[in-house]
Amino acid sequence: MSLLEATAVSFKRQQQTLLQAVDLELQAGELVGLIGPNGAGKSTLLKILAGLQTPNSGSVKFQNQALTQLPAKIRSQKLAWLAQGGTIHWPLSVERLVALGRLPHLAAWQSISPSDQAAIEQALQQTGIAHLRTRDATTLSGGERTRVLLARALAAEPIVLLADEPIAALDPGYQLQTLELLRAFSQEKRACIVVLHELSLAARYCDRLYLLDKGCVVDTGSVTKVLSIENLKTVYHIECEIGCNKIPWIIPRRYLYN
Ligand SMILES: Nc1ncnc2c1ncn2[C@@H]1O[C@H](COP(=O)(O)OP(=O)(O)OP(=O)(O)O)[C@@H](O)[C@H]1O
Repeated sequence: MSLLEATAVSFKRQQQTLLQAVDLELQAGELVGLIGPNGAGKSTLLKILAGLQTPNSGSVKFQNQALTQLPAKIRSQKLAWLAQGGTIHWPLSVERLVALGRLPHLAAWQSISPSDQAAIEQALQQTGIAHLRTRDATTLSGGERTRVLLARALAAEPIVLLADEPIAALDPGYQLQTLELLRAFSQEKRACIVVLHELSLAARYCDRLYLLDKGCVVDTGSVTKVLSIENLKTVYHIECEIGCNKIPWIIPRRYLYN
């Protein structure tokens, strides 16, 4: 079942074309990776898919319904967006911050129900931050903050998770744990699009990839198709070694413009 579908999405800002005729589809049960060099347009695309920015042309549909037709409350129940390098401005406890993920499900002044509390607790446990629940969220380390913000997104129990570089600030252990978590999330009726720069991990965890460069999808399909030596040379200007020893690996050997 198609959960999210972008068709011919283009986006301009101050005469600069940031996205050009992007087509993307996300099926239920998929963990799809969005990769590409800095400035390719990945975050811009994710915000458009989340309904936070409106494309100049093209359309985005969630479960076959135009995203623009979906009431904001329903949209925020169904789609969770995890910002790149998210910041925390308010001195809330970690638990209260994660609880904000339930807001789309609550009516005005409605307090948290046992099922809301269960979702919050599950998110705290899944992301390994339960021990931080009473901490002031503004005092967290970069990696802890990342996991707290992921927990807030998961607490919303969305159908689609749009995660922008969720492992960039994490140590190798939490990188694996987080990608396992995203894979477990992307089962049955749910799905996730994840922006990654860690190509070996993208190859290992993603079902399919979209490779974006200069606002265009330059390749899409299986990880072995997209993560080719030629593609990596063209978009990242690197010479790579690619292999697989039970798990796939990609070693960037040389930056070709030096
Ligand atoms: N508010 C803005 N005003 C002007 N230009 C912007 C704005 N937001 C993004 N851009 C530009 O749009 C292009 C795409 O940005 P975007 O953040 O989508 O890239 P990205 O692929 O996510 O990059 P990265 O891997 O570095 O996070 C970049 O050239 C960026 O400088």
